[in-house]
Amino acid sequence: MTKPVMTAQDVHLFYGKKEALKGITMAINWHQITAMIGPSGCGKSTFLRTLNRMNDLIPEVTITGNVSLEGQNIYAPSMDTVQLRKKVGMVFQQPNPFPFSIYDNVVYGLRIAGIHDRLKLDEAVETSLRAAAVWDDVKDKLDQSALALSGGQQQRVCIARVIAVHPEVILLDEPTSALDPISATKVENTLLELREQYTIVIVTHSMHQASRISDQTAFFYQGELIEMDNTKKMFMNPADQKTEDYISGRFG
Ligand SMILES: Nc1ncnc2c1ncn2[C@@H]1O[C@H](COP(=O)(O)OP(=O)(O)OP(=O)(O)O)[C@@H](O)[C@H]1O
Repeated sequence: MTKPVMTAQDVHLFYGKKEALKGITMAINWHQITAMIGPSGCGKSTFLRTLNRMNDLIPEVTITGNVSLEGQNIYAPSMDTVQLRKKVGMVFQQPNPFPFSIYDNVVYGLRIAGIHDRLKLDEAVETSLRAAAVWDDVKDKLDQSALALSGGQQQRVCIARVIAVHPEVILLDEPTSALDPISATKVENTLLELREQYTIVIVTHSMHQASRISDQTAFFYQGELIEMDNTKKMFMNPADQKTEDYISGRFG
């Protein structure tokens, strides 16, 4: 049975005077992959960032409405954003490993949380890298720089870094668009495996990717959520003409 882990209700977001999100209401289901699609500039990344308050870091942003994680309003003044971003982790378009060893990348968040026990860290490194399906690639060179890995391996190490702090939700903003097709497929396969344990939200420009890996798809257009549905249903029988035009490649 599906149940929402996160909900957004009537979320409006302004960059200065420009309204980039025009009243988004959405439920993100537990242990599903939710894909967000839509033409460039329609607000996908902006909405993704509202889910872990990354927009707070951008000056002149105003947000109204409600976003909750397991029933808790994440915009409540009492919300600790560091804790929130651990629970709702993020992976970006460009792999962004720190200029440290692979090992130190993965345990970064744990060390910040005060965990220094070598056995615990070793265990977390192996578990997280295995979950991110990159253990076999890197197990013999954990002390080497993460920057020396291929783009796809770096991206999976970044996913491992997020997993290491046990998030509930993983947000990914076009995580494969900077990768070659083989690396992209590996990352997609990793996400399919991670769905067993995590709730995943992914922004993608690839219809193929959305239809291959996601359970539900949300179509954004000009700051509005036009429709959201079971992915198979939406791709086979979209309710709105704009969705149909976009997924059939008539614009975008
Ligand atoms: N930091 C910012 N300051 C001002 N305006 C912004 C900022 N970030 C995004 N915008 C504007 O908000 C709108 C939505 O942008 P957003 O990046 O969320 O769209 P997107 O659908 O993710 O686009 P893309 O697919 O090209 O990444 C666009 O008009 C964009 O120019």
